[in-house]
Amino acid sequence: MADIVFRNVTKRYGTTLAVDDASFAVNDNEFFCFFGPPLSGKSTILRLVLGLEAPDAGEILIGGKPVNTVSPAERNVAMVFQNLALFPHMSALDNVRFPLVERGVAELQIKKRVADVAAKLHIGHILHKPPAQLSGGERQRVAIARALVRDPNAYLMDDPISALDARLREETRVELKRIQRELGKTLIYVTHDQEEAMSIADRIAILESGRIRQIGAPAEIYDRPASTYVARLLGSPVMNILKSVQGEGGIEAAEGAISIADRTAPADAVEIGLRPEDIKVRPWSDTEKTSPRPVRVFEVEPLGGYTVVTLAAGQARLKALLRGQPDIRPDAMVAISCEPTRVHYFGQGGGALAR
Ligand SMILES: Nc1ncnc2c1ncn2[C@@H]1O[C@H](COP(=O)(O)OP(=O)(O)OP(=O)(O)O)[C@@H](O)[C@H]1O
Repeated sequence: MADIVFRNVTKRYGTTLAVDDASFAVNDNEFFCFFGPPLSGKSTILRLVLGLEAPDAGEILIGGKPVNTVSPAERNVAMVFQNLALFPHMSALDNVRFPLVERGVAELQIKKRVADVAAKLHIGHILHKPPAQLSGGERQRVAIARALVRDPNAYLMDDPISALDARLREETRVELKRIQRELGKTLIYVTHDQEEAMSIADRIAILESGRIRQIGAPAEIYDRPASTYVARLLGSPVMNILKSVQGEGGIEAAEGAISIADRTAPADAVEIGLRPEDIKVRPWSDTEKTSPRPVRVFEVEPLGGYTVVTLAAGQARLKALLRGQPDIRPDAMVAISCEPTRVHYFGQGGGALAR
């Protein structure tokens, strides 16, 4: 059992609150991701789990046991640092064996463990090669194998693939997800990349300045962000957050370009959130009598399968994500709308409001 629990953990560096009263429970075998902007406390949380730092307040438990005073070695948690670099002068096999040789593990056990990990990562046939003769993807798998060859209680990964190019990153994250499932181990993962966090994790914790703002499954956080802060972090293009007022036909925003007839809308909403994929765009015709007002197409970005349309409603800018390559030109006038059930409401201070 390697569930990892923080109870009201605080860590300060001088006057900086790196981790501020954090409480969470990572389940055994879970792929748990910390996501947040730079300096939000992600790496400090990993160092606290590893035992490289001690909390100023609160309690850390691994497998049900308090570990505040337990040494890093006794915690038996493996850390995979950024970039997963291999030793160039060693074969892939020697690279993978290295952590066990270094720890003086018996040869028979090393052979068994390496064979086991090599089978899971599908690298048995390339182990005799030096890193220079491996493709980028193969090198990644060997590096991951070297990190996984120990048999710790849990793995921690700090932005392990951020230095790779976009294609290799996509491939590797699929590998990592599959490997974690097959190994059946707890994995705590830190990333700067919202798409990576969404695609890889069972659950995500969202951090802001050392505080945990929301914990949940990716889809749950995406569909029900607890605040405008969280809403803006996940999704690309980001959610449109617009000042809203109570109008005759319902909630209005973007200078009257959006009108939401939603009887369940909370009366204290001051902002609404619209995901770009939830905005519908249709050509405006002068004969239309009904509100809302038209908006001008500011820019069109065709991305192949999707098109991002930026809309200008007075000073407000909105982004709509449309399927395919619709016939929409810059400077055209269009009408926009959104299903009431897809609208997010936020109150003063940015907290999400229930309908
Ligand atoms: N050893 C240290 N001494 C002083 N301040 C530190 C130390 N380590 C971290 N901090 C501060 O604690 C806060 C959290 O830093 P941390 O590295 O945990 O954030 P992070 O989210 O991992 O950032 P990044 O994404 O840039 O790696 C920051 O304000 C940072 O400056």
